[in-house]
Order: sequence, then C-alpha cells, then structure tokens
Amino acid sequence: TENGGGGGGSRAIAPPQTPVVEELQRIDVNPPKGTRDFPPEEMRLRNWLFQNFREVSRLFGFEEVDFPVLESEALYIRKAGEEIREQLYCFEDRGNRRVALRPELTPSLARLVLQKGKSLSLPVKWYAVGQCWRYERMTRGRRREHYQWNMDIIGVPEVTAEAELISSIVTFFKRIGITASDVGFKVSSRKLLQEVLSHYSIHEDLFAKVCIIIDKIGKLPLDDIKKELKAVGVSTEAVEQILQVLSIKSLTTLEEIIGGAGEAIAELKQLFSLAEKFGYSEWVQFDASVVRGLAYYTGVVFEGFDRQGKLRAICGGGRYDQLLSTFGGDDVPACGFGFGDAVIVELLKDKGLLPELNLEVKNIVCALDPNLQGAAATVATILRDKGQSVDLVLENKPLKWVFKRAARINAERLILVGSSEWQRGTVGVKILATGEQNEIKLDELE
Ligand SMILES: CC(=O)Nc1cnc2ccccc2c1
Repeated sequence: TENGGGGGGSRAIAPPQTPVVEELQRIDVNPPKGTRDFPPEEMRLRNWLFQNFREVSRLFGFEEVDFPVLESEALYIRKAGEEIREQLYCFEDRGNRRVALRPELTPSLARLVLQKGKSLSLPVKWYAVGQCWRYERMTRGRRREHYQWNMDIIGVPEVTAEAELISSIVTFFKRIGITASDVGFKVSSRKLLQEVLSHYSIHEDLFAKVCIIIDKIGKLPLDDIKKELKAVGVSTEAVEQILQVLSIKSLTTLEEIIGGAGEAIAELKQLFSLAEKFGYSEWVQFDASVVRGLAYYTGVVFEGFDRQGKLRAICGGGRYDQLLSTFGGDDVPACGFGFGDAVIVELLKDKGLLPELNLEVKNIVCALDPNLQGAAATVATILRDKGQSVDLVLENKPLKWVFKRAARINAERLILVGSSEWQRGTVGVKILATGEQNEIKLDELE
C-alpha cells in the first residue's frame, strides 16, 4: 500500500480474504428532491442570466460580495409568522449548533456590514448572486432551491436609494428584451399601513405580523385574512379601514383618505418624481396592496409583476431600516431587492425571448496518425496561447468521427496534423462552413 504496510516480525501472513463483492446498487442519478442539476445547456442559460445580473450591477457601481450558504439559524428567527421561517432548511450540526441553509441573502449581507462596522464608508452598494434554500413538503412539488440576485444600498435614508434600485432592475429587463408592456412594478410603502395602525393605536410590535398576514391577500380567502388579523388583535373597524386603504391604486385618492401630512405620501411622491427623471415612469405604479412577505421591511416596498398576471412576482424589495439594529448594530438605513432565477425564465419563455446559446469552439485539432498525437498537442497549445479555444482530439479517431464531432461542437475550423505537412512545418486548415482547405505554416497560424 502507498503508506507502506507494517512488514517484518514472525506474524503469519493472513490467508487472502475472498473479496466481498458488495451488491453494487446503482445510485439514484437524480438530484435531491426540489433541486436541479445544470447540464451544459441549462448552465449556458444560467450563465447568460447571471452575466446580465453582474453587468447591470457593474453599471450601477455595485461591488460583488458573497457569504456561506450555511448560516446560523439565529439570522432568520423572526416571530412574524413568515412563510420563509416555516420553511427554513435548518438543522443541528455535529457541534450542536443550530444552523440553516440560507433562505435569502439580506441577513447575510447585514451580518457582513456589521462585521465590517466602522471600517465601511457609507453608502455601501453591494450585490450578490447566491443559491437560497427552503424546506417545504414536496406535496407542493415546488423547488427547494433557487438562485437570487440581490442589490443593496446601506446608509442612504432617502428614497433616491429605492429609485436607484428600481432603475437597476429596469436596466436589467431592457438588456434582455423585456419592456414596460411586459412587466411593471407595484410600489407602495409600509409607512402607509403604519399610519393606519397607529391611527387605531395598534401597537408597533403587531406591525410586522399584520404585514405578513396582509401579504397573503390574493393567496388566501379574504375571510381567512380578516380572521388572522383579528386573531392578532386588530379590531373589526381597523380591519375594514386597512382593507379599504389597501385597495387604493392612486396617490391622489390616498391623499384624500389619509391626508398628505404623513411621511409615506411624501416619500412616494418623491419616488414617482425620481422615476420620471430616471426615465422609467411607464414601468411603475402606486399600488397600496403591495406589502411583501418579509417581516423586516419598514418603508417603501416594490415588486416586479408580469402584466398578463400569469406568473408570481418576478422580483421584490424595499427598505429595511431596522434590520441592522435588530442584529445589535447601530441604526443604519438600508434597502435592497431580491430577483429569483425561476420566474424570469418562465417569462422569457412566454415572450419567446430565451437566447440561443450554443457551445462555440473555434478549432478542432486532430492528428492524422497516432504518432502525430504529440504534434497535435503542440498545435493545440500554440492556438490556446493565442487565446483561441481548441477541442483537441485525444485518441486515434477516423476522420468521419472527427467531422461529426466538429459539427456537434460548432467548430469553425478543423486543423489537420499530417505527417508530410508536419515534415515541412505546416498543418491543414479546413474552414468548416465553406469547406475551403489550405496548408498553413505553423508560425503563420492565426
Ligand atoms: C419559483 C421558485 O422556484 N421559487 C423558489 C424556489 N426556491 C426557493 C428557496 C428559498 C426561498 C425561496 C425560493 C423560491
């Protein structure tokens, strides 16, 4: 054995064991329930999507960050009855620590901001593209993982931050061919709800719970919503008033009902005026029913929706000014969004906008007889050192096989290493699209 068995001594040599041939069960070749593999074609689409996420983040001057997919469960223990909490993919590790596969990226980002503390100069503009997890009963047959693009601005209290974030998503949509007639953004503010609740002197700490219940409007019968609201202590009158405010679709109507004195209206007016200046007015609309399903939002909230109403929300985000302080940090304003990799692909399919992405190899290099395999490797390296992609044929294959492979990998050129050419320092170059073939000196190959 490599590490040298113990030799010597008078010990008898053990009789050879009849090798125990385990019953070699074929493993399950499918990935775990609710998860996906990314074979080449799917991986090309995912890379295309992520390259667009990253290019937009670059255009907006954001820096990329990343965090472990495994986090302390404590990051996600919020008592507002969120679905994301019910479906937490959590467990106790061998060190008896309560850990979780992250269901979202924002808490990790907040943790890193706190970790960096005073060494960070604000505003911080960070983005991340990461896999997020949930554990839900497979009865619903939904996925247990997806990738999210997150963009966050830490340290800016004004709604210019939210306007900037929405602009970045509009920029992304435009890059991939989605227009304002395909999707829009419903925009509101949780401060509206806060004003209504405080008008009914409903205590602050009910606020998050009420938001989570209200986020289920459209997913649960209205009666269930009313029951849940009453169960947490909202009076019948307050429930009616809340539902009435939530049905408002115009800022002017809203002002008539709750007056223009509050912060919520002022911020929303400023946001819509900024939308004008950014040039994405036709993408955004006020809709008081948007509250989003995460407990930590405190102000403006928004979500991207498909105007045909066929799909779930494409993306969503908002202001979370208290999250860092709930983690024990200073009061630092923050806002951000999450953009999942699933609904957007369904939308692109519906709109016929999925890109045609094929493997592209410039050269396929093959030796015309086995003792030229080394020469072929030399040619491959010359081309690769020039930055050209090469599929080097690694075994002695008939030309018929090589042509078939060349077609499959979309090779532009076939480089043939033959003995008489090699003797005179040349190779055969066949342009596969036209069939044109020339003999080229090795040092003139480009
Ligand atoms: C449409 C879809 O796959 N949604 C999805 C899939 N996996 C998740 C995992 C964690 C949190 C949210 C998730 C959401």
